[in-house]
Order: sequence, then structure tokens, then C-alpha cells
Amino acid sequence: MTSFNTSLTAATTLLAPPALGFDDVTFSHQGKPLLGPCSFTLAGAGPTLVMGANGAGKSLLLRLAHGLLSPTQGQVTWDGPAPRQAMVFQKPVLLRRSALANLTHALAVNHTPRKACKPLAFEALARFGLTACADTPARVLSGGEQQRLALARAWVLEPEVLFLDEPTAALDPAAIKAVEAAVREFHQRGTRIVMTTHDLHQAKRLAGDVLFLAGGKVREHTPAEVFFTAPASKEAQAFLAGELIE
Ligand SMILES: Nc1ncnc2c1ncn2[C@@H]1O[C@H](COP(=O)(O)OP(=O)(O)OP(=O)(O)O)[C@@H](O)[C@H]1O
Repeated sequence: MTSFNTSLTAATTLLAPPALGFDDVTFSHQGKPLLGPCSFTLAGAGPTLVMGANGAGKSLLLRLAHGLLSPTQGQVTWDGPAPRQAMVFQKPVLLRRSALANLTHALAVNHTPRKACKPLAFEALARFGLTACADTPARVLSGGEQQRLALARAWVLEPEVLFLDEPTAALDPAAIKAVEAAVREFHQRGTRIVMTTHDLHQAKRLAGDVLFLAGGKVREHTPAEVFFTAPASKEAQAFLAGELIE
């Protein structure tokens, strides 16, 4: 039986993470439109799960939202000043340093007072079950440990918005569970979560709302329970039925 995360949604209605808007955003490469035009606002509690087939434009949408890419046309907007943001990728991007140093470096770059960096880093390592790995070079950690370190690094920065691009695609069930627990904690702390996944079960476990893409266009943006029980578009119906769509 499906269980939607109504408790997650209820827990965070008092916290208002900054709203993200796409205003007629298009992204083209060498004159070829890859995404858009799309307009939507993420103003609800979330988490927002971005779904769609391979090549639908999910990663592009996240990169545009996070500012790693600039729209060819249109605007990405925030209600208020640009928020503190972090992004976690399927393959964690870590420095050739120890796990601890990855965190202290991120804190120092973020202008955290020098004396506070190590205690905060150790606190985050403990929170993510990585204390024993503090001195281990980040790049020799297992895939699951590296992803937890990437989440710990985001955690110390206290982002108002966290983008996650298929963060569990390469992980085993235990590691997936740890990542999902962390996502829930970020959410409960008031961080806006925008995450892509191919895993329908995972989306059902985490989503407050779903942004569904097909062919570079947003076909649906609905509460999760609506998306999973009564998708409006043919593309979403086919996707949920496991049909091959482009
Ligand atoms: N920087 C880029 N330059 C040119 N083309 C790109 C760029 N980034 C993505 N594309 C193309 O845009 C389309 C959408 O890519 P995107 O990575 O957003 O898809 P996706 O929905 O995340 O797919 P997947 O589920 O396979 O990761 C693809 O055809 C891809 O080849």
C-alpha cells in the first residue's frame, strides 16, 4: 500500500522555505531548445520530486534553478534575496582531502569563524555516521559514505534550499535509507527540497508535490497524491504505467 508523506508536510507548514519561480524559462544549446518554455512556482512545503524519463530535462531544470546554468530566455526567481543553496549530485563531487577537511573547507569558504569549523564538522560527521572516517581520504570512501559526506557538507552550510540530482541512483538499500532519512531531516529543518529520482517508490515516500517533465516541458505540477493516483497528462499516465515514453 502506498503511503504519502502527509506527516512531513504537516510538520513544516509553520516554516516557509523561499519560493522558487520559473518565469517562461527556456534553455537552448546551439539553437536547439532542450528545456521549456516552462513556468511554475514552488511555494508549498514540498519536498518537490522532479520526475520524467531519461532526457526529459530534469537535471537541466535543477542546474538552472541552482544557477549552474543561465536560461536562454526567461527568469529564475526567488521570493526575496537569493537563498543559501546547496546541490548534491548522483556522483558526489568531493575534494582530494580527508572527510573532515571536506567539511572544514566548506565551512571556511562560507566564512564560518575558524575556531567553530572543526567542532561543527565533527558534529556533522557524527550526525551522518561518519566519525570513524574523519581522517579517511574522501575519495576512498564507499559510494554510500561519499554520498553521506556530500549531505553532511550540505548540512553544515544550513541551506535554505537543497537540490538533489538522483542522489541514490548508485546506492544499495541501506545507503538509500540513510539518504532518505537525511532528506527528511533537511525538510523538517525548513529547507526547501527539490530532488530528481527515477524511483517511483522513493518518490511516493518523499514527495509533497511532483513536477513531471516530458520532452523538455513541464506536463504536471501537482500534490503527490494527485500525481500518483490521478495523473492528468497522457505522458504521466504512460510513465506511471511503466510504458516507454520519449
Ligand atoms: N549542457 C548541455 N549542453 C547540451 N545539451 C545538454 C546539456 N545538458 C543536457 N543536455 C541535453 O538535454 C537533454 C535533457 O538532459 P537532462 O540531463 O536534463 O535529462 P534528465 O531528465 O536529467 O535525464 P536522465 O534521467 O537521463 O538523467 C538531453 O538530451 C541532454 O543530452
